[in-house]
Amino acid sequence: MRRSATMDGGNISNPAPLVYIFSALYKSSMRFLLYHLIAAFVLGTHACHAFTPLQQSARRITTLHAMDDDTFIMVNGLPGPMATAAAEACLRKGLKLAPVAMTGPDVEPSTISVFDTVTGKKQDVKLIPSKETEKLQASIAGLKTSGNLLAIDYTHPSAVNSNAQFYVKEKIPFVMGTTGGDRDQLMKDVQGHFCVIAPNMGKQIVAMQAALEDLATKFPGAFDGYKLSVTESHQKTKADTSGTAKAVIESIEKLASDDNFTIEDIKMIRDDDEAVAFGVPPDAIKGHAFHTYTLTSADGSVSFQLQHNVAGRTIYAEGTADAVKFLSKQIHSGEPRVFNMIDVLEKGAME
Ligand SMILES: NC(=O)C1=CN([C@@H]2O[C@H](COP(=O)(O)OP(=O)(O)OC[C@H]3O[C@@H](n4cnc5c(N)ncnc54)[C@H](OP(=O)(O)O)[C@@H]3O)[C@@H](O)[C@H]2O)C=CC1
Ligand SMILES: O=C(O)C1=N[C@H](C(=O)O)C[C@H](O)C1
Repeated sequence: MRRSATMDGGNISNPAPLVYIFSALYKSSMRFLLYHLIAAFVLGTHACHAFTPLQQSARRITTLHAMDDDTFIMVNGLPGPMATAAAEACLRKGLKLAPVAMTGPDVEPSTISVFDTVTGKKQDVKLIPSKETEKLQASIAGLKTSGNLLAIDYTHPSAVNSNAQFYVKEKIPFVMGTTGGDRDQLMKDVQGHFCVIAPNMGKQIVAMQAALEDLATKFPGAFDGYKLSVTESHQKTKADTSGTAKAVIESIEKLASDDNFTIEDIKMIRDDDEAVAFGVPPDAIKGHAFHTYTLTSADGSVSFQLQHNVAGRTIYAEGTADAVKFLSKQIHSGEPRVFNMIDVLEKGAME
């Protein structure tokens, strides 16, 4: 199915609610249940209005260090929903889009308009199928010589490795948000190249991932013996298992080595009715990422749950534009290297 640049993109009227809850359930011999909330940070609710934070973000850019006038961002994966949301966020945050982008291998070449409703900014982008390598090279040659060209990749798991190889070959710094592919090969291929690679660009989710890593470093094996179960729900067009879930599980496994758990044990929901039963708001069916991780003690008397539930795509799009700005600064001042989003967050580069 072909999509227009505005369909299913960043302007879903829902906000990006994120609930980050740790809870502990203790069962006493008197059959009384005592729910002990260890920590609950309610970071967003379904009652918020999407445009308020977006308008704030657009206003904030006026006070931020602007990027070079001759820096262009090539957003690959247009007119897909995540690439569209990221391109709109770039416009909102004062970045300039390259007038060309790589699209699906079988898409007819065409030109689309990216439009940010908050700032009213618009950019036409010519889409070139990824298999037309020479045409792509010719179309970016001018941009590379007249200034800086950076890429954002929100394409398809099957394109992760070949696209990364293309960026390295063409010496294009890039932010890779696309999940899946051969991740070990990806990391080998991009060593010594300026890039940010992460399965999740949402600031608060990245902070949660950093906190889990810290917890695992401070208290390794604190949950040993506990059994892990994971359920994630996404829009039914999603091609792969959640990359975020895979990354979060890596951290959880440092806290609770459940040898029996494999990535295949992640329960994936890709069915609309099941998603609603899992708590997804009906108006977020076409763009959501709900995750629940449960750790249960061997005798079943204690359980912990961690959730991060996102409706829409704005949270990732905003983080992606922040990552591009971060990378652009690194190019001017740092050594080429591979960053993740925790690096970006730790450097204070996420608004
Ligand atoms: N890091 C993060 O924070 C986030 C990551 N993601 C990830 O981003 C990726 C994209 O998500 P989403 O937009 O929902 O996916 P979709 O599959 O809905 O859209 C992907 C788009 O990329 C196009 N495409 C396919 N292959 C290529 C290629 N080789 N080169 C350029 N474009 C290509 C597709 O074209 P066609 O339709 O013709 O195949 C389509 O337009 C997924 O891997 C997802 O997991 C998503 C949200 C947040
Ligand atoms: O495909 C999506 O939508 C998302 N993909 C990323 C992932 O696989 O982790 C991030 C988020 O879950 C949304």
